Amino acid sequence: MDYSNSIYDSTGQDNFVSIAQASSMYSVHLLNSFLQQLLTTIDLDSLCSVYFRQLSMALPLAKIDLTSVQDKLSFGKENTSSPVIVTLPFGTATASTQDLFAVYSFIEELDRQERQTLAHMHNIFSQPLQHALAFKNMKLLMTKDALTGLGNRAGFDEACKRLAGRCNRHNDQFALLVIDLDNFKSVNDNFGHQEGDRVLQEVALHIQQALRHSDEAFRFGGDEFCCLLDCETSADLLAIANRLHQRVNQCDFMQKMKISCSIGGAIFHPEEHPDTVFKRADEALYRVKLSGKNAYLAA
Ligand SMILES: Nc1nc2c(ncn2[C@@H]2O[C@H](COP(=O)(O)OP(=O)(O)OP(=O)(O)O)[C@@H](O)[C@H]2O)c(=O)[nH]1
Repeated sequence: MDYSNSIYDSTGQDNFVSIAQASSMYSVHLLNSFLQQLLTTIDLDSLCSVYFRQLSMALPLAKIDLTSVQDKLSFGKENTSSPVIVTLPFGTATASTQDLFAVYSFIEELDRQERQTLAHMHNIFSQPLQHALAFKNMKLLMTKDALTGLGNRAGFDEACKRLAGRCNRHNDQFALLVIDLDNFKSVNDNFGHQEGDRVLQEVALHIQQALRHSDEAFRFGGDEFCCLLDCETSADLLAIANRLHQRVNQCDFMQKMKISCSIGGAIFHPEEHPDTVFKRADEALYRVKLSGKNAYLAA
């Protein structure tokens, strides 16, 4: 059976067609190589969504005998006239893959052979998909700060590059704040390293809570944090910086430990290199430190 005829491209995107072609080869080995190639060229997030979209488009590929597989499948009828949506657990039933589903839409029931075909397709797809997920998790760990759960320096670099690219394409702007605790060393010295860690975690939490959903916070290392903000004017940036400054400084633990924070900010200039906008914000922070700490300055 040539599955490439059964799968069609509803998105009009080339990668969708490629997967359809790969699945038509119907070989684990080929699909694996295909996925490896895919991993090096596209973002993993879009890989998963391509998968789901592609599988959900596999309408004529197989149908399911809903009554006989009801125990294993979760499905729901939106209404009698619309297709039945079936979700099939993907991969082996390990904790990490339990919540993975391929989604199919069917109007009629499947016969036995068609069900087998569908199960077979799942076997083919499950292993590469698990590899892709393992890779995705690993990538996530590499960009996450273990102490605070915020993105780390690598995560920041990646996000900043992505944002700069998007802003250049759409002629938009974004802003960046670099936040550094003042005299943090004294916390470690006076209260111990563990308490120092707790302060960093609390500060991360307060920064995150002070930001909007579209903004992102990172821990750069040590007692330095950084925020990528959806913000275009220096007046808005000043307002956000003041809000953050107040929020962090007014925490009980900050007052108890007699520490504060300094903030430097910069607005991204179109066509500017992502490293340069960070450098400008960091220089502004440096000027705050030189002029007595505990304040905000823009580049
Ligand atoms: N508890 C804890 N301390 C850390 C961690 N990473 C770095 N530090 C400490 O953070 C301190 C940073 O010191 P400095 O860069 O001099 O910062 P500071 O004391 O805030 O000085 P100013 O920035 O000039 O006000 C050092 O004592 C580091 O040992 C961490 O993960 N946990």
